[in-house]
Formats: sequence, structure tokens, C-alpha cells
Amino acid sequence: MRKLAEHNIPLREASITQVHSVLRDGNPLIVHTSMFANALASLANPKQQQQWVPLAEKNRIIGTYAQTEIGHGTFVRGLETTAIFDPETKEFVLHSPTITSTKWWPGGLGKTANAAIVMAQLYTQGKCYGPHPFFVQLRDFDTHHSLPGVILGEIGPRLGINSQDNGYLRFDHYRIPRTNMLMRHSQVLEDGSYVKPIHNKLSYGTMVWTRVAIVHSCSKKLACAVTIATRYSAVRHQSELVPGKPEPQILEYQTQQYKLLPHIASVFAILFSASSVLRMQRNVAASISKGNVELLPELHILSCAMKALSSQDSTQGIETCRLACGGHGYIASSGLPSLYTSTTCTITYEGENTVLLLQVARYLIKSYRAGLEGLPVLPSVMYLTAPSAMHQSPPLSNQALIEAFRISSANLVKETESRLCRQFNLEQNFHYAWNRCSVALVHCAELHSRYYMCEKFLSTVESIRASDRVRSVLQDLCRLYLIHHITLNQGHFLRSGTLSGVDLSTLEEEMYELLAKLRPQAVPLVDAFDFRDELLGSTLGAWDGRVYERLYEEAQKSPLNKTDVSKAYHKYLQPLMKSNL
Ligand SMILES: CCCCCCCCCCCCCCCCCCCCC/C=C/C(=O)SCCNC(=O)CCNC(=O)[C@H](O)C(C)(C)COP(=O)(O)OP(=O)(O)OC[C@H]1O[C@@H](n2cnc3c(N)ncnc32)[C@H](O)[C@@H]1OP(=O)(O)O
Ligand SMILES: Cc1cc2nc3c(=O)[nH]c(=O)nc-3n(C[C@H](O)[C@H](O)[C@H](O)COP(=O)(O)OP(=O)(O)OC[C@H]3O[C@@H](n4cnc5c(N)ncnc54)[C@H](O)[C@@H]3O)c2cc1C
Repeated sequence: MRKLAEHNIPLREASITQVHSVLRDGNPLIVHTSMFANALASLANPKQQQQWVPLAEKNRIIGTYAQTEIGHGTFVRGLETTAIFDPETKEFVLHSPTITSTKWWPGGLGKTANAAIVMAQLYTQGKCYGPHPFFVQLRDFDTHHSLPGVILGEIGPRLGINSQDNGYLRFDHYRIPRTNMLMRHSQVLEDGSYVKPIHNKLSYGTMVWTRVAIVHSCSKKLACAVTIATRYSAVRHQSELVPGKPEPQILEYQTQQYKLLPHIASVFAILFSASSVLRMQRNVAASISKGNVELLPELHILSCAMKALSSQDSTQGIETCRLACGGHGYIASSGLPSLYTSTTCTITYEGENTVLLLQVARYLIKSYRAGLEGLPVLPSVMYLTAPSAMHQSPPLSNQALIEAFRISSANLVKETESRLCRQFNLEQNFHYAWNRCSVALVHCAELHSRYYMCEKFLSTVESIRASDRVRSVLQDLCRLYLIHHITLNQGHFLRSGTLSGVDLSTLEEEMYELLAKLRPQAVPLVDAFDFRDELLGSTLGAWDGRVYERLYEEAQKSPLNKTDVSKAYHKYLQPLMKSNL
């Protein structure tokens, strides 16, 4: 926090710095500096911002974002916490009517936060208007005691991020002023009348913003993992590549290159996609402030798609890096286990991935149908009904591979839409039919998202002007990424007829050549991510390569090594040894 102040970084921008990485196993202030700060910036009106933002900036108020309940995370409309407007006192009464309405999970809620943005069902004049955000003080700002009517606690140990206090929260008819409803987009007036927003999902804006931030953070986490595993693979020597010859660096093995290089490529693919979505988000935010919400659905879908793909890719990539380090990847001091546990949760939070991919699929099907009817569709999905352009590029060129992705994605949407129609004819109910097609629908969303990511990777690399040498290496890396994902999805390309069996064999050959060509670039590429050793926090991945010395030094810090004979010997082992059991 002192560093942020020194560099004049406002709170709402803190989460895009590396401040969150200071604590290895979760940061209790992450939701304060990210979601809470963003909710104030985007959901509060100017008067409310004047009131709370300076206090939050000075960390007098420490906030969290309390939406999820034990009973409902995904289905936001199903939240049970109520905020009922009392026109007599001009207050909202917050209440948790059931066990399932208990707020559950918010980061920092257990012990750190003294305030929260609470999402609750808004009732006024006897009518429910759905989930709305409220600023709620939870603890006394001086004593930190929870306030009467507020029941708070921590939810217990988790798979990871255990230095963050994820919490629970219940309200017992807890009263807050009317003006604590965040009123930038919708309002409840003094007489209780409701003023609706220009788009009814604007109150979900903080989730959209966070999904975009998560895409960036996934690229950073994966970059840390590939840095550790690649440097280690250059230090580690094992086995014989040629009998009788010295043990090679494990990075010489083609299988090791196959484990690492596609994930190094993935760091760039995710980062370039994140930058593109961030640009879109800034444009949409500017339009919203002028009253234009036309592009909001597109941003929602793109952020869902990229959050889902990047969290899945980075989690799998980090686990592959861990396995690529053999036994030493399993030790905590390698840094890889905590990278994994603090990344796998991004698959679940801020919208569980399957659920987000189904949102994308819904948009694809709607856009496809609209396109067939000649209705206008947004640019990112025009390709679904646009004529094929496969023949325009040289065979198997980068552009041809992108076109193959595009046509295969359009083909899959077309096939799945037909299946949906057939299923609808059988079921006579759209929702049952949708559920019976949902595995295929998720595949549609994944292929569309991969197409977007590949396209962003290629177009960004092609636009590099600063250095021909850098562009050339990144072109190879991008080519590897395209071919790698084509080989992983061969079925889609064969089904759509965009690539033949012979094409796929040719591409596979090229992939093996690229692994060898890129091998000398592996260490320079990860060095260029430029992580300080303190930030990597890894015995295996430090810049100087002193892996074995660091492992040994770190072992000396184990509390069990403070004495030669441990207490457990006297307490348990010795009695056991003497017991003749
Ligand atoms: C360029 C360089 C920049 C520099 C950057 C460098 C960066 C480097 C480092 C970066 C580090 C960053 C670190 C920050 C990380 C931050 C981590 C913070 C920690 C997070 C902790 C976790 C918090 C949480 O999890 S909070 C709780 C989140 N909960 C959810 O996400 C719930 C998921 N569910 C939903 O969102 C919805 O209910 C949903 C999407 C499932 C929709 O449900 P539905 O049944 O369809 O219902 P409905 O709501 O009625 O929708 C109908 C309609 O509306 C559309 N819709 C839905 N949502 C939206 C939306 N948000 N916006 C617009 N439209 C929306 C939906 O698509 C439907 O449309 P139609 O089909 O047209 O009807
Ligand atoms: C580490 C961590 C930190 C968190 N921090 C916060 C926080 O700060 N604030 C906050 O409010 N929340 C937070 N959460 C909660 C998080 O947002 C939810 O857990 C998440 O949105 C998923 O909801 P759920 O747990 O209800 O899962 P569920 O929705 O119950 O998912 C369970 C399964 O059901 C499936 N499913 C659910 N609905 C559908 C559907 N419509 N179609 C098909 N399949 C479906 C899912 O795909 C999944 O396989 C956090 C969670 C974690 C793990």
C-alpha cells in the first residue's frame, strides 16, 4: 500500500500492478483493491463516490464484494438476501431469511473487510426488482467489531489462497440508509418509486470488469510457471539421450519441449487477447457514460469467452509445468503448487467456466439464426453466416489456418443449431432441448473462443514493427500455437472439410520442426518476461540457476530441522517402539 501511495497509483488500478503477488498464498486485500474499488467507480453515483472513494483510497474503509450465497453462486437471479425499502424511515432493511441466503466466499470478508458491496434482491412498493448493489458497513471503523445485526465469520481452509480470509455474512433485519443503494444506473427515490437503468445488466458490470482482469492475471500466472519450468529444464541434466554420452539438459528432449513451448506461446495468446478485450471494455465504458449500451452484450460475451479459455489454459499449463519438473515440481518451494492452487480457482470464480461458455453458445446460436434471417449481427460473429474464404489464402499459410478455424467454428455452430432444432421437435420445449445439446454447445463456444485467441495472437504478432528479430521468433511461436491447437482439435477440422488427413500430417511434421527451432529461444523468451526472483519465489526458477543449492538451503528452514530428534519421537514413536504392537 505504501508503494502504491509512493507511485500515486489509485486504488482501482492497484490490481493491475503486481501488488497482489506480494503474498504467495492469497492476498486478503485483493477484492478490496479490485472488485470493491471497481464497484464504487462504476456503480456508485458521483455523490456516493465523493463520500466513499477517498475513504477507500486511504484504506479507512476496506471492502469486499459479497454476492455469492451458500445456496446460489451461478444463478444470480436466485439470490435470497433481501433489501426491502421502508418508506417511513427511508432505509433499506437487509435480511438473510434462510441458511441458503448466507453470503459465502467473498475474499477478505471473514476478518479483514469492514464494508462490502452486497448484492441483494431489491423490494420497493411491494415489488421485487431483482439483485442490486448496496454499500454496507459491516464493522465499526475504529474497533473493527462487527455491527449489531451483522453476523460474520471465516469459511475455513481451502485448496489454496489460505492467507486470504474468505468469509460468510448474515443479516438480521439490518438497516442502511436509502442512499447506500449504489445509484449510478438505477435508483429508489424517497417515495419508494423505482427508476430503472438503461440496461438491466449494468449492475453486473463489476463482474464483467473482473473477468477482463482475470484474463490478464492468467497470462501472468502462466508466465511465472513457464519461467520456472523452462529455467529448471535448462539446469537439470537427466538420463542419456545417446548411450554413453553425458546427460543432456532435459530441455533437449523433444517431449520436454512439447510440454513447455506451447505454454510459452499461450502466455502471449492470452495476453494479446486480454489487451484486445481491455480496449473493448474501455470503449464500452466510455459509451455507457454517454448513455449508449449497444456494445454491452458483445463485451459480456467476449469477457466470458476469454475468462473461460484463459483460466482453463493457464491452469492446465501450470500443472503441465509442475509435472515437467519431476519430483522437485511437487515441493512447495518450487512455487508451482501455489501457482496452481491460486489459478485453478479462476475456473470457478467470477462465473463458473461451463456456465460462461453456455452464455457464449447462446449468443452464437442467436447470432447464427439472426444472420440466416438477414438481421444485423455484431462484427465478431458475422463469420457464422458469411461465405467461406478458405480458397483465398495459400494452403496451410497462417491465414489459411485462421480461416480453417473460422469455418470449422461456423460449421460446428451450424451442426449444433440443427441438432437443437431436431431436439426441439422431439421435446417441444426449448429449455429441455437446450440442455440435451449443452455438451455440443460448450464445444461450439470453446472453438469460437479459440478462433478469437488465435486470430488475436496472429494479428498482434504481424503488427510488430520494432524489431524484425523479435517478430520472427514470435511468428514461429504463434505458428506453433496455431498448429498445436489444430492438432488437439483435429476432429473439428476433418468434419468441416477445412483440413485433410494429409494436411494434418504435414502440420504435425512442421510442429516437430518448430519445437527444435524454438528450443534455443526458450530461455531468452522466459527471461524476457522479466520477473524478479522475489516475485517468482521459486527454488527452481531463480535467474542464477542455483537450483540444488537453493533446494538445500530452503530445506534447512523446515521447522522439523531445528532439532535432530523431534518432539514426536518422545511423544509417539518411542512409546510405539516400546509397545510391542
Ligand atoms: C494493456 C495492458 C493493461 C495492463 C494490465 C496488466 C495486468 C497485469 C496483472 C493483472 C492482475 C489482475 C488481478 C486482478 C484479479 C482480480 C481477482 C479478484 C478476485 C475475484 C474473487 C472472486 C469474486 C467472485 O467470484 S464474485 C461473484 C461472481 N459471480 C458470478 O460471476 C456469477 C455468474 N453468473 C452470472 O453472471 C449470470 O447470472 C449469468 C451470466 C449466468 C446469466 O444468467 P442467466 O440465467 O442468463 O440470466 P440473466 O441474468 O437473466 O441473463 C439474461 C440476459 O442477460 C445477459 N447478460 C447476463 N449477464 C450480463 C452482463 N454482465 N452484461 C450484459 N448482459 C448480460 C445474458 O447474456 C442474457 O442475454 P440474452 O441472451 O440476450 O437474453
Ligand atoms: C476462491 C474463491 C473466491 C471467491 N470469491 C468470491 C467473492 O469475493 N465474492 C463472491 O460473491 N463470490 C466469490 N466466490 C464465489 C464464486 O463466484 C462462485 O463459487 C462461482 O460463481 C460458482 O458458483 P457456485 O459455487 O454456486 O457453483 P455452481 O453453480 O453450483 O456450480 C456447480 C456445478 O453446476 C454446474 N452448473 C450450474 N449452473 C449450470 C447451468 N445453468 N448449466 C449447466 N451447468 C450448470 C457448473 O458448471 C458446475 O459444474 C469465490 C469462489 C472461490 C472458489
